[in-house]
Amino acid sequence: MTAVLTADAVTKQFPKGDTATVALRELSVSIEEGSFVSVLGRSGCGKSTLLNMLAGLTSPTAGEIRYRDRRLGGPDTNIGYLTQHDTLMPWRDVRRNVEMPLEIRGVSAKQRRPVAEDLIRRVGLQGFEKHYPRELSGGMRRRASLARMLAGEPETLLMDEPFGALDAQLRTELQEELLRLWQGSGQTVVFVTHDIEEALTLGDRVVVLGKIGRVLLDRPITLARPRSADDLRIDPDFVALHRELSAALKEGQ
Ligand SMILES: Nc1ncnc2c1ncn2[C@@H]1O[C@H](COP(=O)(O)OP(=O)(O)OP(=O)(O)O)[C@@H](O)[C@H]1O
Repeated sequence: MTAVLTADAVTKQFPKGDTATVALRELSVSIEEGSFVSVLGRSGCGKSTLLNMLAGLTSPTAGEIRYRDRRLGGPDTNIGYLTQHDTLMPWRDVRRNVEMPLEIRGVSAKQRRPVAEDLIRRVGLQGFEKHYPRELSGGMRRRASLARMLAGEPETLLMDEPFGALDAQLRTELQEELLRLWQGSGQTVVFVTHDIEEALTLGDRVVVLGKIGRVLLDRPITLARPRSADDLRIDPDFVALHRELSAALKEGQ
């Protein structure tokens, strides 16, 4: 297997006055090409810090991030990042936001439109193509951001709790849609969540992080695909994995 992204003994400190907050200490993790890796951890354990570094937005204080076989020194167009913060362009409507990655690549307006419309439908925003971000709810903006990231077809997708703000029903629908889009695409996904069920429903592997990014558990998830959240809940293997992950999270407190 080829590693696409590698964090090699990365430490991240945020200096403040005479002291510094250590967000991550000597974390090593390797992401295999084409895999779907869930990163599970409680609030404040350093998940977003890790993702920011994997995206090349911030550099580690010590250690190294590698993308394929080179050191990652900054953002890379092969890596799509859905951050926790809203990064939609306020002056563009939903369709034009979603079209943006294609526009940057020089795809013609005629070719961009059907791609954007298909993705807007897949994330459940049909009818809102002409709405501006300020006219959408928080969850709708997250979905528009997701569609925009997917439009760029990056080979690697980094997602920071993309479905956290959505109601349970919509969340399940989007998880299933994301899996449909990912399966067979060859794309690599790193998906950050604090929800055990979500981590298990989506991932080929779950990496559980504890304080300052200590790896508490790194486990392959061999539950059969396609996975449906409703079916999984009563699957004994899923229930056993849920217990194992929950225990790991507790132990790491
Ligand atoms: N820019 C920053 N400046 C100072 N400290 C920071 C900064 N970003 C993160 N931290 C600190 O690093 C630690 C990890 O934060 P991070 O946002 O990575 O956690 P997280 O696991 O993503 O949390 P959540 O699930 O709540 O989003 C926290 O103690 C936080 O206060």
